[in-house]
Amino acid sequence: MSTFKIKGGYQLRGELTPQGAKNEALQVVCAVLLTPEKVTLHNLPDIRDVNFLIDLLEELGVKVNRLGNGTVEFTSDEINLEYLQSEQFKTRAASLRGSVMIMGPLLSRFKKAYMPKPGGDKIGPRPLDTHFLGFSKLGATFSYDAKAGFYTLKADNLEGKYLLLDEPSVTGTANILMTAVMAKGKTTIYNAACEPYLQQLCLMLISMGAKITGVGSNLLNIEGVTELGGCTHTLLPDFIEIGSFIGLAAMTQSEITIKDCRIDMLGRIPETFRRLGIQVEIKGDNIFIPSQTKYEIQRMIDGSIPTIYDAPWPGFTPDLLSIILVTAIQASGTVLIHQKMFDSRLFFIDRLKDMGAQIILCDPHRATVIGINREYKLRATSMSSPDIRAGVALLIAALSAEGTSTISNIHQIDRGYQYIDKRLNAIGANIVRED
Ligand SMILES: CC(=O)N[C@H]1[C@@H](OP(=O)(O)OP(=O)(O)OC[C@H]2O[C@@H](n3ccc(=O)[nH]c3=O)[C@H](O)[C@@H]2O)O[C@H](CO)[C@@H](O)[C@@H]1O
Ligand SMILES: C=C(OP(=O)(O)O)C(=O)O
Repeated sequence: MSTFKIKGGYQLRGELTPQGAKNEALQVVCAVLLTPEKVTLHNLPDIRDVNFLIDLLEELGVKVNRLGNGTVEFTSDEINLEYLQSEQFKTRAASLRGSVMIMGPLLSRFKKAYMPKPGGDKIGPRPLDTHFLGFSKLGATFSYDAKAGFYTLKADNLEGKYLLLDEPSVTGTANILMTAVMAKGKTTIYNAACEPYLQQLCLMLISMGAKITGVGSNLLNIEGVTELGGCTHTLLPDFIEIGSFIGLAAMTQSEITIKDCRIDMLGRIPETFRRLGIQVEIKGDNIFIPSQTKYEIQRMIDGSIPTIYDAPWPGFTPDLLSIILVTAIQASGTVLIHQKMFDSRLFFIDRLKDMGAQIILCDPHRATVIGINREYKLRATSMSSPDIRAGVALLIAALSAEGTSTISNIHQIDRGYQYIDKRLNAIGANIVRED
């Protein structure tokens, strides 16, 4: 199992360019199944989850042409649906969350789909009910073999309907949208998720010939078409990585310029880091974080302790709460972090407490961070990465700590961050990967 050995305490200085967005990549790679024509994707991140998904598509019969530098061509003109019954498929699909989004395109184009229970971060229950309720409303029938943990979907006729989703699930909305684009007639999806990932998926589908209005809102209207064609699509920079770099810069007193951020798509992210007192300077499309000795958590207008919590977009993304939490450790002041969506995403804070952080876990969803205001540095320790974002939060803690820390299970970090050790070492970090 690979580990990172991190010698902490260095200030970093330089430029970082964010990778293409992981969660958008998982959506748009699945969308290539909607057409037999060629689809070219630019700015795909070279990360474990995305590469696993591309391998899965290749095994399914998709012709994949990796042109380098994040550009990949896909042609889905000879799909082997029998692969979906194989053990190889079950193992592959069960290794990541994003694989669930092949169901919508398969149903749409081939009228059937199969899926084992997907993998992804173990951060609490991750129900798929929104997906299946949506498929059913559009005319599909499904069965679930609880013993094998395997879903089977069939649909002779898919017909547009009015859908009010039980929750604005990100992957659920993507799946239902990709089913509806070729269903007969009009579909309305209300309470749709509207993260930039979905906005981008909508734009890609429109460029393939889909008829969608309401992009960017929680009310999508889709007029079904009979077929979709090829397209070229460029992914957004990964805003979770951008947020991670802001937190990293603040914790390590580093001066970092984050290049080409698509500021217009960052929602509340810059403002939420500013709430911790961090200077986040927007310079054109770059973000400049100056080296800051101190940063002070902004209280509420009445002087009370602020709460930072997650919510569906345009609320603050749950995927950055672990980063906000670790960044608050060296702030002055107190903040309550409330992770509303996931049941077990905060337990990694025990490791931060071992390092000297002042944090009280109030319950599985809430933690109070009492900033130590650089009175002392965190102590190095050995830890294991439980999920992608906690893994990077631990990496940030280790980079700010005195001494050499070890993080094992770093394939969790590799699922979502491209060559993170090399990129940070290039601006002054000291991270050694041991395989
Ligand atoms: C591959 C991918 O794209 N993964 C992302 C996607 O996962 P994913 O699409 O799996 O997450 P969902 O949006 O379905 O929901 C995540 C969790 O939040 C709960 N929930 C959701 C909406 C809501 O209003 N209230 C609520 O409590 C759900 O019950 C579920 O437990 O979206 C999550 C939420 O942004 C992100 O953390 C994941 O990184
Ligand atoms: C939770 C995440 O990923 P996944 O849904 O792929 O497990 C994430 O990207 O933070």
